[in-house]
Amino acid sequence: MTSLHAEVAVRRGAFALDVTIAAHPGEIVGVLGPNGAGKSTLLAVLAGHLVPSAGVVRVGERTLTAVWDQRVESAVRPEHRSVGLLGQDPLVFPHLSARENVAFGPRATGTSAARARVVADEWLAAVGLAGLADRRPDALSGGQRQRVALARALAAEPAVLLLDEPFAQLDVRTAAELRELVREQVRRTRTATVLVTHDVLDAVTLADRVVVLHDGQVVEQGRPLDVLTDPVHPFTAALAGVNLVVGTLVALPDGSTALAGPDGVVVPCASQRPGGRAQVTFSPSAVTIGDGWSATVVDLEPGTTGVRLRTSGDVLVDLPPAQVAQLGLHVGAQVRLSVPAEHVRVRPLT
Ligand SMILES: Nc1ncnc2c1ncn2[C@@H]1O[C@H](COP(=O)(O)OP(=O)(O)OP(=O)(O)O)[C@@H](O)[C@H]1O
Repeated sequence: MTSLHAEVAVRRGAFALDVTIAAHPGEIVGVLGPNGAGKSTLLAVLAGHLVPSAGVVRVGERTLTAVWDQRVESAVRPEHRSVGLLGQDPLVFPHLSARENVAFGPRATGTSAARARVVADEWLAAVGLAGLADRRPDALSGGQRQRVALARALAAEPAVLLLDEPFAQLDVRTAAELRELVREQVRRTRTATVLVTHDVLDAVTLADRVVVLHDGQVVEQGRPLDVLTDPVHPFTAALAGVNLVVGTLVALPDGSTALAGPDGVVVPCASQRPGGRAQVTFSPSAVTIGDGWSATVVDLEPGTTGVRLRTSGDVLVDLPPAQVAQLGLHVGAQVRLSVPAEHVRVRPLT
């Protein structure tokens, strides 16, 4: 039962990563971010595949990586770090049975063949593959192979588990089952876990905490619920399916304050004074159609509750299909939009 603590700086040409991350025993920390944010670079440092420009990686009392003033003081090799990895493609040996694959870790640390077999069978039962121990990977489904890979990673009793989009190749149902299994096993074994993902479902169903990376920097972090209901960064807002508009606080003729955003977007900011800049967030389902600012429909797509419109100013609007039909909405249509003040979260920008 050990914690992970890492402070990592990497310089790769123009790209700079500066991240501090920690995971407690049994905790799953989700790392989210757009392409190129630095997620894989961070994982590579934690796994020991990349020596950072500066920083430290500690697991419990052990220092796995330490680089200061361009001196590498410690760089434990990947196979000696006690760090397990589960990626998109199951890491399994094709020529070994499921049992032999899972027994590999215990065998490598000196466990007898007989004992490693028992441990492997226990793990295969824990991941729901009790009857399939003798099968080779090519006689298993993708989801089953990923279960073998999970059992294999955990049978080695790693201090830290790194998950790199482990459900990305699986169908929706299998992914949901695997998420549940990962959560259960991480909790049971109290393994500190870092989960890199693009998928908001992973964040909300698995992560205890999320860290959002952008351009190599942590732009926000916290409990998934908090981060996704009140996102600070446009990437997180898009992930959460929430509108985020940045603009200037202005006085309206009726004396109230509103945020004036790009493309004529006007959003009420009741509690604010005019002057200065702010950002507002609001749900696409909170936007009403009929009066307010003038916008153009840019595209329409099926939404989770009806039809989702993207409008000029990058504002998303969710409407029931009947309303879309009634109003005859189409790409290029002009609409008037408004958001009731009570649905708007305002964050002044300094
Ligand atoms: N071997 C390398 N040499 C130089 N630069 C690299 C190397 N690998 C990645 N980079 C750069 O480092 C930055 C971060 O890349 P990284 O792969 O860590 O991002 P990511 O968040 O994992 O992206 P994705 O979601 O697309 O996998 C990018 O600008 C990338 O071009």
